[in-house]
Amino acid sequence: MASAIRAGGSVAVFSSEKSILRAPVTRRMGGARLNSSPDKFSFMRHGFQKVPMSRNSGESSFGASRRCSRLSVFCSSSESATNDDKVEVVYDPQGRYNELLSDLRSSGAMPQTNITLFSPSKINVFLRITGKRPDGYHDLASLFHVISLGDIIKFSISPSKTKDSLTTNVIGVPLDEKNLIIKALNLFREKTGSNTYFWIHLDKRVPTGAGLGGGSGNAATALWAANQLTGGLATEKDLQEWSGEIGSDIPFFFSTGAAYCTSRGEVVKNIPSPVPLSTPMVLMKPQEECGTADVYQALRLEDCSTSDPEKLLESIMQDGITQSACINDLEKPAFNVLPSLKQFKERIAAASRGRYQAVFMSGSGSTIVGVGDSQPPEFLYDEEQYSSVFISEAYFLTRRENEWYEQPHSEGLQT
Ligand SMILES: C[C@](O)(CO)[C@H](O)COP(=O)(O)OP(=O)(O)OC[C@H]1O[C@@H](n2ccc(N)nc2=O)[C@H](O)[C@@H]1O
Ligand SMILES: Nc1ncnc2c1ncn2[C@@H]1O[C@H](COP(=O)(O)OP(=O)(O)OP(=O)(O)O)[C@@H](O)[C@H]1O
Repeated sequence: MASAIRAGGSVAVFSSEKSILRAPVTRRMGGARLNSSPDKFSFMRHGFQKVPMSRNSGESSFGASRRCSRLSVFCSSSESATNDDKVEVVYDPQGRYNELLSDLRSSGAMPQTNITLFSPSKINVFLRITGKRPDGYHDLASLFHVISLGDIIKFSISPSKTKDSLTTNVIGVPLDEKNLIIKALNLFREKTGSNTYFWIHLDKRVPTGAGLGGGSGNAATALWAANQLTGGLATEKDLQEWSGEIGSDIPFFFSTGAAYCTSRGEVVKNIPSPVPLSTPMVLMKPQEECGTADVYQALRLEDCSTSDPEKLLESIMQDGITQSACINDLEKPAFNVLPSLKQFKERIAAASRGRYQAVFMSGSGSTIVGVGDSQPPEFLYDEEQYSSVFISEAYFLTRRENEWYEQPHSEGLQT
């Protein structure tokens, strides 16, 4: 059980793990005398707001908040050394600890050494491929939207001056320089001259090879974290520009959540979210993955749609998400790479007519998205062959400028 004591000009917060924080407080107080008789104390309850340090013992207002977070014990004894004597007994140690930590960080007295961030994924509401470029990449025009399915990543500053250390909860994700998180941290050091290395734990929830940009979201989150933990060496714009060097989907995550992206994906234009954020959707991904490079390689430009992407955007901004606007030019090549995916999508669309506003593949697959309902069609539960399908409900997500994406309260349902 953690507790905090404010005494002798410093604040100490203790936990079962040892003393975890000690730092000067702005107003000096006399030593606390815990052995005085109880009638010489007055007990004051306070709400979550900061408690003013009354110079006159017992004069503080009696804040009758039901959300009581701590109990202050004021020493009113004439035996006490000064009239400032005060011991603070904390009922909400974690909340109090966070409050003290935040005060110390903002005062610059204690640099931040770790950060835990939500690393979201994305869907492409439509994805038009408009040409092949001399550098081998393809030009695209796509409405990207961040969604609520995401990983959790903890970053801590490591004492090492030579390497980052990455751990994860899943098998199969590379832990070396092939991992986009390590690539992002190397890029950050190269661009800023920083020599800070990190311990990283990746709690993976977004399936890989899903067309949900899970790895790209991780890379963007790593750049954000490295910048936070090194005191803000770069601007958000810098991070966005640099990130395009290690992946086409990464710059999008520095948008505010909804963007119209062009070129190979790295030209990002923020747009207001075209649909209510609470619009439900369900993500359904068969066990088989689609390799992005393989799908692009299988693409035939002559098979692509001729719809003007700006018109698709306009239509979605006006009328919301409709089946006819959700065109993905990578569906055909993905179905060639993974023939079972075509049947999977067609069965979902047929079984749930009327339930979803639109059913489409995200990115290069293999996730099929149903927008308009958070439930998958029943056959995915009933039939043995679909027992390993990843199913998750999701919502659209945005972020405020200068803040990273926050983990939504409603967690995805996974099988
Ligand atoms: C399918 C999408 O997810 C849609 O958002 C993206 O276009 C893929 O972006 P990404 O995974 O960040 O892809 P990158 O890591 O940059 O590239 C992987 C491979 O995909 C192909 N690629 C990617 C993006 C692009 N605009 N044209 C391409 O042809 C290239 O062969 C490249 O070698
Ligand atoms: N941090 C990471 N998380 C997951 N996979 C990673 C990561 N870094 C590198 N990879 C590699 O990238 C591959 C693709 O993973 P990712 O989750 O980005 O797929 P995706 O959803 O198809 O991405 P995209 O939509 O950008 O094409 C994985 O198979 C894995 O080998």
